[in-house]
Amino acid sequence: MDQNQQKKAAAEAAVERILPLLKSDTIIGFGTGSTANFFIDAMARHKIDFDAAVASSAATAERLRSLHVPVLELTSASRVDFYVDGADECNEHRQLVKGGGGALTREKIVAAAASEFICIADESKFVDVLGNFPLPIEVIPMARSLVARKIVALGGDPVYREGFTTDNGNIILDVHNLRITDPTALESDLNQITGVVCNGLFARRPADVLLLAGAGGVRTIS
Ligand SMILES: O=C[C@H](O)[C@H](O)[C@H](O)COP(=O)(O)O
Repeated sequence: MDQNQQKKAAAEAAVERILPLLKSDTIIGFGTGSTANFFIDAMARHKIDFDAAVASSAATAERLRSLHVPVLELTSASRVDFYVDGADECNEHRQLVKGGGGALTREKIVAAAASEFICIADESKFVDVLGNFPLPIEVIPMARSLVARKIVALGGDPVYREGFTTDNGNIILDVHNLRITDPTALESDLNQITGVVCNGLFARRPADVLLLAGAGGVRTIS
């Protein structure tokens, strides 16, 4: 299986996992990125019936609407039963690095609201220690230099994501060369920097279930 086939297999495994649990009033949160798109397409292909979707980005909302899936604003959703999303990196503790597509803040909000967060990934995303993938940090534009200096002091190497604006109107700094030995502590430390909106570490609220697709099939880590 190549990487795309693995992403598709993980997405299909998520469909199989939630299918028996779906009710007519189920609300599903949909993530952002190529793996999440395979999940959206699989849900549409199987014509699976549920109440409504909550989207973690404008791009995902548009894809869902194009497939005639009703999309709710999170403010109008009484709850989110399942949230299914990909990751840029994951470890055996189901802690993640996310935000390669710049959607980290809304993804973290929907994940926080969800009763069950299912992460779907191909095996190239699985690491012993998080941090090979540059850690995305969403920053209020006027705080860009201030935040960059604070990150350098923490040992990171921030790179401004040229020409990119988040759905919230902010910028992204991608932080290289961080060896993340304590993801929970670093997630909190980064949140303390004035001007940081959100960072791409999902450690304080890890995924509940990781569906990891590899050559031999899909492994469930929960
Ligand atoms: O902002 C983007 C998200 O965090 C994605 O879930 C992440 O970048 C993984 O994307 P992909 O499934 O395309 O590898």
